[in-house]
Amino acid sequence: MLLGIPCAIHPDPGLSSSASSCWGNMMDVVLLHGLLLLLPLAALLLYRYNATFHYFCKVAFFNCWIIAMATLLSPFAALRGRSVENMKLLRAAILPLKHFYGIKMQVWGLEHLNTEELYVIVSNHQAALDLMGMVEIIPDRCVPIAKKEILYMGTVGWASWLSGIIFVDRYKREDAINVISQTARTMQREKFRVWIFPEGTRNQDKSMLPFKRGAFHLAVQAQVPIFPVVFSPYWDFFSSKEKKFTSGTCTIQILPKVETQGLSSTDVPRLTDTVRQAMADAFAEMSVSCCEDQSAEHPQHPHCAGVGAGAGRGTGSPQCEENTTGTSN
Ligand SMILES: CCCCCCCCCCCCCC(=O)SCCNC(=O)CCNC(=O)[C@H](O)C(C)(C)COP(=O)(O)OP(=O)(O)OC[C@H]1O[C@@H](n2cnc3c(N)ncnc32)[C@H](O)[C@@H]1OP(=O)(O)O
Ligand SMILES: CCCCCCCC/C=C\CCCCCCCC(=O)OC[C@@H](O)COP(=O)(O)O
Repeated sequence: MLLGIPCAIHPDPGLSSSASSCWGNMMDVVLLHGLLLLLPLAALLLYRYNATFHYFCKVAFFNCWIIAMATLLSPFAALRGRSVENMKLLRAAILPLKHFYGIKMQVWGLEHLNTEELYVIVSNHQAALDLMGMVEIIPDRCVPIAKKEILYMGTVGWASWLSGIIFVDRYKREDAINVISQTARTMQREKFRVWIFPEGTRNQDKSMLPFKRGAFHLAVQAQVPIFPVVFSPYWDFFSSKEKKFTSGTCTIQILPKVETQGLSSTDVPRLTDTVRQAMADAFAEMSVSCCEDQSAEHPQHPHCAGVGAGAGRGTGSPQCEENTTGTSN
């Protein structure tokens, strides 16, 4: 008997039709088992030797991880209700991802964020992988502003809402502006910080997109400083266009704060340009060193070696932390 199929092992040429169909069944089962064994093997080989398959597997794992963690954490977050404190859960859930992907995180200038005051963080936005960088440095009581579509992503939406993430409808300017103005009032009252991607969408080009003004209006309305944060380009390890996803190093540079005290809405365009320029300069500088690092046998970033000081970087020596094992704050 094979898997419950009563059948002779060796077919006899003179067997009846029911016996030969039994033999056929057995062959089907053997073939099925063979296929079941071959499929994972083929997948393994594809994963190892086909960059595109490798890319899709890694992206799928990323999404599955986020969905699984959101599903797991939502009930715990719900116990507390909608609260910025729930961001700690999301942060803890995303922190281990860098280990799975072999992504090293280097953080410079973390000391800038070690202040009791409220502020707005603005950063460039290359891919969903930014979440891995965000959780390295996101301070306590800080919520991102996200596109409304995330709210409808099932448990990911619930987890985000429960963590106090603020949603804007990018296609309804008036509504988005209202949400930001309201955020300016509540961030003072409820004492939280805000993280905004002023490019407004993901961008993997060699330069940053023009900045939207919401983040800067927010900082001016709330009269809080802005901390520009720059993620180094992912080119050497991630590209959605080229379907590339390998291990690599991501450097996160926190630039000194930009004050907004006394500024009004008429100053917003200039403030936006100043911050964007500082970030673009830092990004350009990091792009060069990112390529140098790639070719170096023992990569050491110029800033870690104490060389170079680009635009927007200010007082104090840049803090250089290499972080692959734990959190940086
Ligand atoms: C484990 C579980 C994990 C869960 C996963 C969690 C996921 C977490 C996800 C986190 C990551 C998620 C990442 C993401 O989802 S990124 C995508 C969503 N984020 C954003 O879009 C943020 C950036 N966008 C903006 O700031 C835009 O400005 C908005 C959306 C507000 C409007 O866009 P729009 O394109 O329409 O505007 P514009 O900037 O060209 O400006 C147009 C005009 O409006 C004026 N104006 C603008 N704002 C204000 C204001 N507040 N008060 C007064 N005026 C204001 C402005 O001065 C200008 O006028 P003028 O100056 O030309 O005269
Ligand atoms: C019941 C519905 C179930 C739907 C399930 C949806 C599954 C969603 C899968 C994985 C969730 C991963 C979400 C991570 C969000 C990362 C944030 C991000 O990078 O958003 C992109 C946004 O900044 C800019 O968007 P665009 O570049 O303008 O586009």
